[in-house]
Amino acid sequence: MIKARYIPIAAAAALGVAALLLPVWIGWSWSWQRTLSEERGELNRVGAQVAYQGHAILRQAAETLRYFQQLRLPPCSDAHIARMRASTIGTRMVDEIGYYRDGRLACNTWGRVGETVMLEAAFTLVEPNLQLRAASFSLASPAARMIGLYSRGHYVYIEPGRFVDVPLEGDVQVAVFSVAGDPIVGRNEPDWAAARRVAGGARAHDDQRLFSALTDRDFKIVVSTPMARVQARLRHERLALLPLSLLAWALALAAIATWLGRRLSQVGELRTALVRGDLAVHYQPIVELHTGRCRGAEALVRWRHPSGRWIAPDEFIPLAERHGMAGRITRHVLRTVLADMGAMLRADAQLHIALNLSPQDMRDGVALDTLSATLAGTGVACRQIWLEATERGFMDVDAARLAMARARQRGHVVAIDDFGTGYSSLSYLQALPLDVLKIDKSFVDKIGTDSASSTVINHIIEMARSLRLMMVAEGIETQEQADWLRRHEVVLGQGWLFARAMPAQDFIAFLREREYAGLQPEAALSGG
Ligand SMILES: Nc1nc2c(ncn2[C@@H]2O[C@@H]3COP(=O)(O)O[C@H]4[C@@H](O)[C@H](n5cnc6c(=O)[nH]c(N)nc65)O[C@@H]4COP(=O)(O)O[C@H]3[C@H]2O)c(=O)[nH]1
Repeated sequence: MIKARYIPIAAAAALGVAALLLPVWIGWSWSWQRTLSEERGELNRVGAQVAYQGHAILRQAAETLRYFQQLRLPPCSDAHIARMRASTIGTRMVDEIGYYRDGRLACNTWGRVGETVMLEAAFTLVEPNLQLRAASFSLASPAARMIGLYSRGHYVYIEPGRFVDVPLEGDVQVAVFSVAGDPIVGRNEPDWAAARRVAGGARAHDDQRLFSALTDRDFKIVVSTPMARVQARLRHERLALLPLSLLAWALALAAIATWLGRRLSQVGELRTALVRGDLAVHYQPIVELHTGRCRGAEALVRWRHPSGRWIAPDEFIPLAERHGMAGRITRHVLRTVLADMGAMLRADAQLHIALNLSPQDMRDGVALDTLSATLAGTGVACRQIWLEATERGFMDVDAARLAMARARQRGHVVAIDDFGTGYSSLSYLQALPLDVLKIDKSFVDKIGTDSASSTVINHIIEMARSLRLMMVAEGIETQEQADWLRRHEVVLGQGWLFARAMPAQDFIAFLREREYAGLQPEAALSGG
C-alpha cells in the first residue's frame, strides 16, 4: 500500500505529467482544426469564384439567346449569320453561336454547315424566364468539345475552361456539376467519383485530399487540395506554436511546484506545530435546554499558524488524517484537556468534556489506551470524558464497534457526531454500542423553515428515542430552534445562541459565572 505521505507526491507527479501533456494535446488538436479550417476557407473561396464565373457565363449566354429569339431574320440567311458572328465577337464569354434545324447544325458563327453534331449529354440549367438546356458537343475533333446552351433553335457554345478560369494553386482540383449531379467541367483532372461523393454530402477529407463542396441554384462545385499540402501547413503551424507550448509547460510546472511546495511545507509545519504545542484547544459549552445550565463542553482543536493566522480544524484535520498524524493530534488534545480542565472536572463530577476521535483512532484503538493511561490517577472519571466519532469513523464497522464497546466498558460516554449527513440508518445505529446521538447543524438549520428536509429532524429524534439515545443538538443559532428542540424533548444543545468555542480560561470563567444562575441564551461571546 502507498504510504499517505507519498500520495501528494504521486498526485503531483500525475498532475505534472498531465500538465505537460495537456498543452501538447490541446495545441496539437487546436492546430489541426485551425489548419483544416484555414485550408477549407481557401477552398471555399475558390468554389465561390468558380460559381461567380459560372453565373456570369450563364447570364451572358441567356442574354445572347434571348436576343436571337427576338430577332426576326430568316434562319441561316446572310444577315442572320452576320449577327451571329458579330455577337460572338462582341460577347466575351460566348465562343460560338449555332442554329439547329431537324437535329442538325444548319449554320453557325462561321457560315452554313449542315452537319450532325454529337450530343454527349444534356441537362437543364435554370435561368429566370428562359429554360436553358446545356449539352456537351463534340465538333470535328474531341479537343473541340464545347458546352452548349440551347433555347428554341439556337445554341451558344462556351469553351469549358471558361467555367473554371479562376486563379488556382497548381495542385488544387475543381469539379463542376449541375445541381442534378451531371459533370460539366473540371480543372486539374479531378477525381470525379470522389468529388461526386463529396457533392452528395460525404466526408470532406480522406487520406489523399481535403475537399470543400458548394451548392447553389445552378451548380455543385467541389474543390480539393492534396492532404500533403495540409500536412505541410500543419507542420508550419505547429512549429510556430512551439514557443507558446513551452511557455504553457513552464507555467504549469511552476504552478505544480508551488502547490507541491506549499502542500509539503504545510504538512511539515503541522508536524512542527505538534512538537511545539502550537495546537490549542477551545471549548464550546453544551447546555441543558430545559434549565439553561452548562453541563459540559466540546473540545475543539485550533492551529495557531506561525503566520499568526488561526487555522480551523476542517482545514488541517483531513491533512493530518492523510499523513497519519490524526492519532497524535487526539493524544495532544487529550493531554491538553486534562491539563486545562482536570481541576474543574474533579470539582464537578456532573461536568463532561467531549472529544472528537478521528477515523484512525477508531481503527487502531491507540487513543483509547492513551486516554486510559492519561486518566489513570487523575481523579477524573471516565464517564466525564465523552468520545465523539463521526460517521466516517464507522467505515470499518467491526473495528468501530469493538472500539466503542471497549470505551463504554471503561465507562466513557460514546456519541455519534454529524449524524444523518452520511449513510447511517436505523439498523446501522442499532448495531452500534452508543449512548448519545448528536443532531447535525444542517438539520437544526431547517427548523421553522418550509423546506422538504425540515421534517427529517423529526425522524432522527424518533429514531434516537426508540434506541434510548440521549440527544445533543449542534449549531443552535436562534431562540426559535432552541424552543423547538426543547418541546421535542432534546435534552442538550450547543451553538452560537449560547456561546462560541472559547479558550480554557474563558470557559472556566463562563462556567463559574453561570454555575448557580443557570445559563440564559445570549449573543455569542468571544472565540469561534
Ligand atoms: N455556524 C455555526 N457553527 C457552529 C455553531 N456551533 C458550533 N459550531 C461549529 O461546529 C463545529 C462542531 O464541531 P464538530 O461537528 O464536531 O466538527 C468538528 C470536528 O469534526 C473537527 N474537529 C474539531 N476538533 C477536532 C479534534 O480535536 N479532533 C478531530 N479528529 N476532529 C476535530 O472539526 C470540525 C469543525 O470544528 P470547528 O471548526 O471547531 O467547528 C465546530 C463549531 O465551532 C453554530 O451555532 N453555528
